[in-house]
Amino acid sequence: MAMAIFAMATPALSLQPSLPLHNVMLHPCFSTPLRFKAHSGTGIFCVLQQQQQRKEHHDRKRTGVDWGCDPLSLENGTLLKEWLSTEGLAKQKLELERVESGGRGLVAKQSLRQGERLLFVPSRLIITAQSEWGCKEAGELLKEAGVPEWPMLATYLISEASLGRSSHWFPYIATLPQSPTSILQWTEAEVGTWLSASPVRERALDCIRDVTETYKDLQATVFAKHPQVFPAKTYTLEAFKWAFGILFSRLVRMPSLGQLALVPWGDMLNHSPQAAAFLDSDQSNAKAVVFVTDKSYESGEQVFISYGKRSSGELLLAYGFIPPELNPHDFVELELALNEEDPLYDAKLAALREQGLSSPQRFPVRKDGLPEQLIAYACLVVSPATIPAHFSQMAEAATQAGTGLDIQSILSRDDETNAYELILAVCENSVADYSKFLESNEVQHVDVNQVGSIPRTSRHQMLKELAVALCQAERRILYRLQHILRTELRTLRSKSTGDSFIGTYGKKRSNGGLFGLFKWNVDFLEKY
Ligand SMILES: C[S@@+](CC[C@H](N)C(=O)[O-])C[C@H]1O[C@@H](n2cnc3c(N)ncnc32)[C@H](O)[C@@H]1O
Repeated sequence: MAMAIFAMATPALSLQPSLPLHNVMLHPCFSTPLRFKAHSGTGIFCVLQQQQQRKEHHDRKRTGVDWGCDPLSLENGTLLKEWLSTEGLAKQKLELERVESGGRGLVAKQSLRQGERLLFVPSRLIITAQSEWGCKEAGELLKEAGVPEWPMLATYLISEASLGRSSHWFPYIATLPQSPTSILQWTEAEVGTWLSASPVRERALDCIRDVTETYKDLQATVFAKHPQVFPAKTYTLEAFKWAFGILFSRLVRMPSLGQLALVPWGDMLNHSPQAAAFLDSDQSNAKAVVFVTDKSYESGEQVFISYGKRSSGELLLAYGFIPPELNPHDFVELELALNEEDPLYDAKLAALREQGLSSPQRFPVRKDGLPEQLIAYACLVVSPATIPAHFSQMAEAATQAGTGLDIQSILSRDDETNAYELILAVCENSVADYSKFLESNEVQHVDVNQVGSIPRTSRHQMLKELAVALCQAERRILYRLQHILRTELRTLRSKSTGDSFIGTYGKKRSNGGLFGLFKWNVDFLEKY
């Protein structure tokens, strides 16, 4: 689903870190920019199909898109399975049911052992950017325009959905939610209000704007030029957001094919942060999509896969939910910046830029420690060094782990202390922002225990629950970090010799320096 599933199939959307950080496992989001410049093309019409489509949709709801179903509908799922069976889907050991987490999900019809291969959705029943278009002219125009994979697939979905029953994919499209959950369901104002304390806010706004801009580009360069093929009433921004919402929450990149795909039936599997199973093309046969159970299941239990090692923020953006249980893949971004009053500001900024970094710069932090890169960046910020080569070394260490930089040979213990204090101050400010939000009247009594359930009492309530669950998850990491930093600072200060930079240059310190610090076992902090 944007399943990360499948590399589980690698999920399609994620918070893109601005840096390649070794200890943060992130997945490619839009690996190619969403916006693109298309070339003009010629038009052939699909008039008959459009007339039929207009007739079929005439009586449908006029708000939102005309296709898809209620997110809890099981009837369409049953029809989908019947259709897939007639098209060659093997007998299933899984059944579509209403489930507590995720609305609908696949449940074991019998006990399943660990290591069992399931699904076997024939490859010809999956949708990829190479799939045949019901309206061939539309496909040709997009290919001619050089439209990238994501907007190509989004347009494909709209095109097929708008054909109604005459589309080959009708039974599948009928099972897709009419309002797919993802950040695209939120308005920019809602993001601004509810995610104000979290760095995810910027990602969310970027994501909404990217999709909107992509639509505008496509509209100007292709749709508007061929209105008979892409009728304005059908190819609306709303339809485009629906299609992107479907892609965000269901598209998977299958590791062995390296291909993005929608997998009917397979995309009814929900995510668990504890799961390690993922969709992939059958290696032995390569003609079906399968997954291998990573644990045994009793009959009647919901079967989960993993959409990837995704943080709560990433899950919220792509899939529109946050798991209620502790998510081992959570991280939060901390932002550091050079001090503009620093007389060495220009030299430090130049060193950062040489490494493709900037000021400010964000770094993801997980519950088990600080990335070396963040520490190196903090060292650069506080460094009084006068040797420009040291700036370059620190900036390089801020881009990647394991550069072998001996910070202790560059910074005194006092500078090291300053670097910790800087990180602690940033961390404390961030915690204060989260706490202010979480203690505000609007959300202080929100109960997030039901955050994974569908449907919710109201949309307003849903946004509040998601925002609270996200902020709690992110603040939890910062609490740990504060604890670690305060403890270490106490140790550093108690040992402080007041050594000057010159006095300590080149000496090794007994505590192993900054890079040794975060190898601690921090499980005792689980109480947070
Ligand atoms: C690939 S679909 C899975 C099938 C989906 N439940 C359905 O009924 O169509 C992904 C969507 O399922 C929901 N989902 C998946 N895992 C979930 C979970 N653990 N908790 C809550 N919702 C989940 C989210 O709405 C997500 O966008």
